Amino acid sequence: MTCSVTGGTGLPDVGNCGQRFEARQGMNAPTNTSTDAALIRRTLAEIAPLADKVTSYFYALLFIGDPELRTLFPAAMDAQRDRLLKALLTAAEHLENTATLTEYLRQLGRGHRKYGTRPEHYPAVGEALIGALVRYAEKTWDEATQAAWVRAYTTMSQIMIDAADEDELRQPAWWYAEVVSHDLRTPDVAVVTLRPDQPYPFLAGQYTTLETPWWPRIWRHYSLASAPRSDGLLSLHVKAVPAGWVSGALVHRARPGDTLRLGPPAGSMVVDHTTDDGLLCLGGGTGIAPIKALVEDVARYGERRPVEVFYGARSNHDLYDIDTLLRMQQAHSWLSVRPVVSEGPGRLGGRLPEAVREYGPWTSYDAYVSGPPGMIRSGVTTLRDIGIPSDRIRHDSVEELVAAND
Ligand SMILES: NC(=O)C1=CN([C@@H]2O[C@H](COP(=O)(O)OP(=O)(O)OC[C@H]3O[C@@H](n4cnc5c(N)ncnc54)[C@H](O)[C@@H]3O)[C@@H](O)[C@H]2O)C=CC1
Repeated sequence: MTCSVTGGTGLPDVGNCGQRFEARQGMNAPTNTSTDAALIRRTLAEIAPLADKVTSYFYALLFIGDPELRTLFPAAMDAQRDRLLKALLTAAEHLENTATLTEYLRQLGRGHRKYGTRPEHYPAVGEALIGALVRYAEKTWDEATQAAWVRAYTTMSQIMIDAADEDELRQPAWWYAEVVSHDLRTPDVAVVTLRPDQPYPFLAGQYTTLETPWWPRIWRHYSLASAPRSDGLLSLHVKAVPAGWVSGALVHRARPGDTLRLGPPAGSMVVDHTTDDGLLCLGGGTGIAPIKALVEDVARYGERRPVEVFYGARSNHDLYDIDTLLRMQQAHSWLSVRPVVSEGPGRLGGRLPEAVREYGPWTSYDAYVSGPPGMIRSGVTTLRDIGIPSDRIRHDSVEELVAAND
């Protein structure tokens, strides 16, 4: 397939390919999802080795096509510039997994409200997406492939638009939150307590998205470190990582009185209160934050389910929240807390997942894993190995964590 090329920019004008996106078009067009999915996978396979080029070209098309959209993105795009395209490609890859895809897109749509995304922006994104694919999937691109992508994008964007519309009736696009306390626990870990300007509805174990005044439009994920509290305060555990703009500012610059912005809560690492199975929790480093929230949640429900927490850190010194957890253990007979230190002497040595193997059996437990991406990956592998089925292992998306890790 050939597309006309606009004179000035040298970029293909996908509008002349006969496929312009209208926000609400195409929903009722006849589709064959598995044929579309096969065509889409073929495109993805072709562009995979060219990801960087596709990304740069996609954003060039987007911002040239609609310069107003540039203001919705951070001034410096390096850190997160490929997140939008990546999310769209991930979604397209899972076209056949309807329930998971719909939930993913609904969350994406809700989450985009805080960026100021409006329904009329979606066609421009769709055109840039197709424009980038036309150029870099040239070997496999044909009319059927283009029609499949247009159908997929139209359906996906409509799910996002509908979810954002529904969310608008329920809650604000963002919350302002004032820093009310800032407690530096180690030279690079701070516990930050926030007071949102309106009630912030979330479940223990979920995370928030946060923007600081120092890095406008750069949003990062942080797990909430407590179950919902009667005074409405929220707390976060933040580790300043090397070259981490947002985490560095939160640990070294934020002070009581500063105002941050929060996006809506998200994440499915929450307690299933319909069972009384035990909880096996692995929290590595600041990954202990949501685990603490889960323990508080179980305590609040007055349940007597066994909760076994393995709290991993590099050294004893890095176990910055161990006192809180040991106090909780003293207060609750159903709770057991085991610190695992990977460097130097500790009660349990080695890496977190291996330490869990020494105990058990865990086959009747639901598992919760939170921490660095490498720990989550090896934790999930170990837990499956020792007989916990995948659908009973909960953790946040490793891709999101990798993207958020600064
Ligand atoms: N919901 C979540 O999953 C949350 C994740 N985090 C993430 O947790 C991380 C915390 O970082 P740090 O405190 O520097 O952790 P860290 O690097 O000090 O590691 C903490 C623990 O994880 C273990 N570990 C690290 N890499 C491992 C691997 N590849 N395999 C097995 N075990 C491994 C260590 O042995 C240690 O016990 C950050 O990446 C942050 O984004 C933080 C809060 C919530």
